[in-house]
Amino acid sequence: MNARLILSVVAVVLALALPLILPLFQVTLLVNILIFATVVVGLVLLTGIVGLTSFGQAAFMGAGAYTTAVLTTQAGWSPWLALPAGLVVTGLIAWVLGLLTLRMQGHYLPLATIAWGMSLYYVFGNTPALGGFTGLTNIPPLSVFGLDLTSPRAFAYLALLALGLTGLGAQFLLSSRTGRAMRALRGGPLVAEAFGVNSFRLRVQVFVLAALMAGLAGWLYAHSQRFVNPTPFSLQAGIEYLFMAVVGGSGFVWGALLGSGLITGLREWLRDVLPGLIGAQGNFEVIVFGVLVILTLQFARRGLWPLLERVLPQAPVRLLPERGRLPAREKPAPGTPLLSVEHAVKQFGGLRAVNDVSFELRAGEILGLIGPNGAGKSTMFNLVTGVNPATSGRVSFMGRDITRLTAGQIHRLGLARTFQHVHLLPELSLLQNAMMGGYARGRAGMLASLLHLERREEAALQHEALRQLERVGLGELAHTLAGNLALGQQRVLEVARALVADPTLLLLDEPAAGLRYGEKMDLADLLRRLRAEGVTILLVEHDMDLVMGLVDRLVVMNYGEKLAEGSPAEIRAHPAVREAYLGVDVSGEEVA
Ligand SMILES: Nc1ncnc2c1ncn2[C@@H]1O[C@H](COP(=O)(O)OP(=O)(O)OP(=O)(O)O)[C@@H](O)[C@H]1O
Repeated sequence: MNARLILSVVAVVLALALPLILPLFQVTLLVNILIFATVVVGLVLLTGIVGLTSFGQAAFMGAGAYTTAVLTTQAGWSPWLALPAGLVVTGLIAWVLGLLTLRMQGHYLPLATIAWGMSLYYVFGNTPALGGFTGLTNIPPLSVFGLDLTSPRAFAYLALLALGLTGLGAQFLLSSRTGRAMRALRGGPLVAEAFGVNSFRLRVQVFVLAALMAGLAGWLYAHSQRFVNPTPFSLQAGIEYLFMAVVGGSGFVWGALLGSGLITGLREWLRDVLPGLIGAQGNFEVIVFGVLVILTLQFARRGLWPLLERVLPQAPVRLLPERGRLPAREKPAPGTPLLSVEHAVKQFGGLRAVNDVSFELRAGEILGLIGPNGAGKSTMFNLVTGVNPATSGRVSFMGRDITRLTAGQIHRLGLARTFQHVHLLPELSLLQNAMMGGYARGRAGMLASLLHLERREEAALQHEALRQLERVGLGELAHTLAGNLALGQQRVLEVARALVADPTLLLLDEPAAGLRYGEKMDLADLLRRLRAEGVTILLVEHDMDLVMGLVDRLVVMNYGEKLAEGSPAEIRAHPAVREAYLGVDVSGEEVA
């Protein structure tokens, strides 16, 4: 048994003992902490992991609470039947709101969550059937095997179970293929989609999941209080849940419990002491919360849980036993035409960034796409990878027209890429980063991940990622955090991540940018080795040192047009190319 596991067992035993040993008043507080933490676990997934800030989680909690309140008091339903009904209602509201708002970027989405958070609050308060602002009373207690959970001590066990299952499910999810995709979404959809993730669908799924967790908390809240009114589901409550997430550590599942415990406990204590200190009645605790959040953001930006993690023993890293490999792609024979660009044009307003460019790439070769700054290389890269579709012309891959396909669809056909500006998940290990590359080779969805039923596939992904890390020379560092790597190694890690996708074609976007001479030479060696192993590579590069000694053929672009095409020797001798490089001889010497 490792120390972390022992500690977890001790924590669980302590949690189970607390409802019995604490005074009754504190048990009631504990129940609230557990219920609020269940809402915050959803916020951790939504805001901390995926990066979607929501002020509206309290409103979803209200949807769950009011559904059970209405069904149990007015329709005579059993609370246990009202729970799935409440989850369906909450899930449907979230799904519709998600479809309407989750395409928004930047600050528009948080604004939208404020808008519907307020709307739902007023729906609760202004609907006579929901009791208006007075609310609904006489909600029946929950009963288990004929035993009424009227005492907070008994209820605490149910709240513990709900939070335990929610937290465990969230942890399982985060250690899965879907969880890695969620983390990749944080920086925007570019990386996730490049590896085949449908980013909008995943955002909607996480949004609904977080709402369901709030709906479950609402059901518990309604039956613990035995009455509901709109106040606990207001925008202010939604903001307090965000405070809890931020203070506890919005990127950490158990930070939800820490944040909920601190804010809820502090609120009770401050409500007792502040009026006495200040000599007046009022919600002074909210001012203290504001200061607390500002201090947290200033001194512990990732919240308090990571500070705790530093002193806690870490779980040992262990690989799952491999029970079968991921399906592999059949590769075309060397020399087969793989990628063909025909008369591609990309127009940005009045500017033709790519103007009637055609070239072909065959299996087994390294083709370099070079050109001075602003020549249109990145734009061409985006046309091929589906990030930006061509205005006219045609791009085909393995005989299929991919001109109008999305980045994810093109990736699934066998094209994997790296990024000009490294896009890794620094807080994850090299192994987990590399596993992201295999997203499209897996199938397990969100439900299987929540229930931990995808371990066989996860094991296959782990071992494939390890093989690719070893292939590029990073095997020894597999369990190091990616954020600790030097830039050269980070670029190599991106190559490994792309290789985990088992690509037919590897596209590298300026892989030598920012590297030292030695790192560039190592990278060139690696790419030569990969070519010898049959990997086809399209290299968009600026750096002549790297390109000339490495590629089989070159396409040179200038001002959006194709200037020349040929072997490195032919390109070196090409007068127009020499001129385009502004007096710098492409052999590396200064032109007299
Ligand atoms: N989204 C865009 N909107 C408008 N103009 C753009 C856009 N993207 C690129 N351009 C313009 O298209 C031209 C080609 O740019 P591109 O980034 O493709 O060149 P590049 O060869 O990759 O240059 P570099 O080596 O500096 O990255 C430039 O003039 C650039 O300003």
